[in-house]
Amino acid sequence: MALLTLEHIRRTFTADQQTVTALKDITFTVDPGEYVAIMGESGAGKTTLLNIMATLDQATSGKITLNGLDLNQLPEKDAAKFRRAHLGFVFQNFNLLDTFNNQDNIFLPLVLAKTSLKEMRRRLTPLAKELAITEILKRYPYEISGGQRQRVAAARALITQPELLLADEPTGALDSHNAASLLHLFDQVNRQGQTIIMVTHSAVTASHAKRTLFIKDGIIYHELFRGDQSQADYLAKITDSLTALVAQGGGVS
Ligand SMILES: Nc1ncnc2c1ncn2[C@@H]1O[C@H](COP(=O)(O)OP(=O)(O)OP(=O)(O)O)[C@@H](O)[C@H]1O
Repeated sequence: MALLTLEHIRRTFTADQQTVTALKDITFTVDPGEYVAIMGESGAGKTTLLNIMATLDQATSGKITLNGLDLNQLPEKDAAKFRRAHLGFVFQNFNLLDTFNNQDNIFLPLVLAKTSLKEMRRRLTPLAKELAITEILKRYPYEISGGQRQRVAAARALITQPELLLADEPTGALDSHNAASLLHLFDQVNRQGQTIIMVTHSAVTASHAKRTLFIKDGIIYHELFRGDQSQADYLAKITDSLTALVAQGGGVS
């Protein structure tokens, strides 16, 4: 069974007495263990789509389910608990709290879920080792580098063992070395079965995923599968698709 299904998702916004169609008609499914990148020009609706998948926003119409649960029917009061239980998030700007040390930032979603300290420590030890952050756990987010902050943010997202990891420009604020190490981590957790969906402007970042969806005019305009291709060949295909996407212009109507 698919982990995530989106059927005819539409999202409109009304601002200044004008209606903007951010998403016109989006349909796709994601199976457990998939690694999907979402690309598209600025304003194509990527963040809107991610917010709907993250239960931070609701579609105007259409149906979205995670493990069979209808997310559009999820009452607002249950959404935060649902997110903590099922989803992990990695954002471009890390979203770490400077008033907590790194370890407490990582523990936060588990504290909210009332997990025991023993269990939290049991999960953190191997994760911190894998992410090379063991030495900086007692420091504060403002005392570490951008790459380290992103790894702490990734630990916070992964410690809940989410059914779905959602990432918004996860490498956007990182230099190439730190971006490569974050992508290496994503590759690794995906190999272990973690389902990942990430929005990115970077073709290199997208080339790590197994499948890339291109959004344009509020629909899925094009889709690429990596299959058996090398990462370099796949990257070349993604770049070609992006060039074609931009060349054909157009806008949401
Ligand atoms: N809250 C809102 N109110 C009105 N319009 C909105 C709102 N959120 C998004 N939009 C509009 O919906 C469209 C899609 O926006 P969205 O942020 O999803 O695009 P994006 O692909 O993520 O862009 P970028 O790559 O620049 O972040 C844009 O035209 C945007 O102006």
